[in-house]
Amino acid sequence: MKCYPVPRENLVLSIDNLKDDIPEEYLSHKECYENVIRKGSVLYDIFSELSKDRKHKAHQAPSNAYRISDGIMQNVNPFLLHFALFVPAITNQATPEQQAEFLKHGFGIIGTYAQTELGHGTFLRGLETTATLDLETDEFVLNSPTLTSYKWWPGGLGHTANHCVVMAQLYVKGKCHGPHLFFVQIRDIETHEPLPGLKLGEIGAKMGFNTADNGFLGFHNFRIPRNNMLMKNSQVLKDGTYVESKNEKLTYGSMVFVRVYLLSDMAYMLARAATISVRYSAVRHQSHIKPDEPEVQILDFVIQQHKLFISIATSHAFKICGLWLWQTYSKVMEDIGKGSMDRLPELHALSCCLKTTSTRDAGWLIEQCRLACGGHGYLMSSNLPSLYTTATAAITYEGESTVLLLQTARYLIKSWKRAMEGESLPATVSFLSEYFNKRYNKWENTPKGIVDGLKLVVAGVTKMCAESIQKHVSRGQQYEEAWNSSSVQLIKASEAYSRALLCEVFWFEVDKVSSTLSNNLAVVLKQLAELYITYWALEKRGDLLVYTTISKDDLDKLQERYEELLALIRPNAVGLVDSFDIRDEILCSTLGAYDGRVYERMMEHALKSPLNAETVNQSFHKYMKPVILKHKI
Ligand SMILES: CCCCC/C=C\C/C=C\C/C=C\C/C=C\CCCC(=O)SCCNC(=O)CCNC(=O)[C@H](O)C(C)(C)COP(=O)(O)OP(=O)(O)OC[C@H]1O[C@@H](n2cnc3c(N)ncnc32)[C@H](O)[C@@H]1OP(=O)(O)O
Ligand SMILES: Cc1cc2nc3c(=O)[nH]c(=O)nc-3n(C[C@H](O)[C@H](O)[C@H](O)COP(=O)(O)OP(=O)(O)OC[C@H]3O[C@@H](n4cnc5c(N)ncnc54)[C@H](O)[C@@H]3O)c2cc1C
Repeated sequence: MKCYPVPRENLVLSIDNLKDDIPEEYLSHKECYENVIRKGSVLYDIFSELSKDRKHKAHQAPSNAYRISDGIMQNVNPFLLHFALFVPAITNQATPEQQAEFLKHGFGIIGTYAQTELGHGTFLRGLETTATLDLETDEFVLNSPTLTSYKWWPGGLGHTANHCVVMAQLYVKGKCHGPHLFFVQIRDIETHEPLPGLKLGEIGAKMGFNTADNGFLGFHNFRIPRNNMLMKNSQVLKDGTYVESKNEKLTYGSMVFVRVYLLSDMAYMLARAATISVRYSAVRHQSHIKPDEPEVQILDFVIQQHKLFISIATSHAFKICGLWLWQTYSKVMEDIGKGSMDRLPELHALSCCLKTTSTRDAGWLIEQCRLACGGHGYLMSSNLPSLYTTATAAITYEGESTVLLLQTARYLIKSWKRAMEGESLPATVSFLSEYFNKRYNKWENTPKGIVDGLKLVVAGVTKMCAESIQKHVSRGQQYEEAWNSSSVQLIKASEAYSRALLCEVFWFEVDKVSSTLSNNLAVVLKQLAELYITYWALEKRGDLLVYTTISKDDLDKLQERYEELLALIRPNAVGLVDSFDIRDEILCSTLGAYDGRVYERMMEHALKSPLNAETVNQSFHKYMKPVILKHKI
């Protein structure tokens, strides 16, 4: 076995045929895909070797290990779904024997997670793909009965994967048992040809993610062994007996894994955007502050600091909360392994709202970083446009944001009702029980005071939702209708909950570790945490005025403190993004390179445009010249 020296970054980045002669943005859709498969296969080979001595762990904590691919495949790695969902679905949903069987080829197979269909993405109970047990042959027969039942969107499905985990409606003896997962080979390992009975292809160009190879898949009487249903949670026995799962939602467990993961993922996306835009803002001189002095670094404009420092702070907030959420996830998975499902609803609710807030915030903050770089931020060579289109896809995939926030709202309303009945609540929602006692507490202009205030907003809005639902029901609506009528407020309750969680976890985790840090580091981290909390207190001042005793004077003082924090962070701003320690080869940005040679890099990159290969493009002679000459007076 070849032994690769570590660290992986040096190894990977030293491989010549992983570099592009022509920037990706100048390749065709097809060339882009072929190029990314070329590079991805080299990486796949390296990681396969490196991972040989490591068993597939059911759940790997968020790490930056797979981040090297972001530099090599600036768009998206078509093998990502293999690691992000295919393997976790098998390790999370298959029996140990099935895992041994399905994963025996290790990296010899490439998989994806095929759940979404042309007609259904959110409403999983409405999925149309069927898996019908054939008792005689001990097989399942997979079918796509309608066009809308075609699997549509799974990453890597078009041309990359040769296996997938398929979510299909399970039918046994004429009875439907709802969505279940199945291990399915879709291409021949040797020839890569689609297997008979399948229709496979790629879904076409997208706003971004164009190397993810999102595909479609239709089944026509496609047979798989009965044992290919992932049977850790529910089983179908040889005689057709269906054994129910202890909780049917365990089937949805792989989605929870990725939602939890995405918080850390967004921390990293934001770290890259912040590094690019802050470094550029330190290099770019434009305009004056004092008329009689030279043009200033645009980073000296306080409004530029206001645009950018929140991204530095948010990246840390997501990283710290991502680790906190990962610990919760690991604990709940451990409990489930011991047969206790008690905390699954709480984990689902937390992962839904935190995935939504982190992906939405990453989207608009990356866009804010781009806009803060002026025209040069609009260049593909800045890498900010690609970061934006990649990050914003996550607002939709793995659970569309509106839908997930409504799931969290379900949990908040249930928790509110339990609180009103005097029941004890999990720590993450116990503040709901204290609402009436704390509603009129004197406002404190401290990070803890703000966190308490944001929690009062959550409780107040949740109370308002519960009352709204009750009002609609009393006017004759069914509960589900009343829920729909109140959904604007329900979304607000979940958003407020997510923000309060992020502020609380960020502040208290930083506060907890600060005594273990060097004084300077503790001071700067606390400044970032306080900036984050104060920023959101000011953004949510309306809600705080309604649900807490905060005064105009308190808000004025918060605004003053916020501007003080910007000034305190300014001297460390470049150091803070340098500490994200993202190498140029992974940052892939003419504006954000460590050496600050922005203009030289921009020109070097521009000259790589195929259009600059000649001084006069052939279109002049073919098209323009005849018209110019014809109309020449
Ligand atoms: C080298 C290692 C690398 C590892 C890298 C890892 C990650 C990398 C990071 C980022 C990149 C990752 C991936 C790459 C890019 C793209 C991947 C995208 C993949 C996909 O895009 S993949 C498809 C995702 N597609 C969805 O996300 C569908 C959303 N739609 C649903 O999720 C459901 O459809 C729902 C919930 C809307 C309605 O479902 P429903 O109608 O059946 O339920 P309903 O509302 O009626 O009831 C609700 C009751 O179910 C409980 N409940 C529901 N869901 C639960 C769950 N998950 N867990 C536990 N409990 C759950 C509730 O708590 C409640 O409980 P209660 O009743 O007690 O309130
Ligand atoms: C880049 C990308 C990669 C993807 N990769 C994969 C993959 O690898 N595997 C896979 O299986 N899927 C994948 N998906 C699909 C993704 O999971 C779905 O797009 C997502 O779940 C949303 O479903 P939908 O697109 O059908 O939208 P719909 O469910 O049709 O929702 C459309 C809109 O309707 C509204 N809506 C829907 N339901 C409700 C409700 N109950 N209450 C209120 N409003 C509602 C929402 O506003 C929503 O935005 C990917 C998608 C993208 C964009």
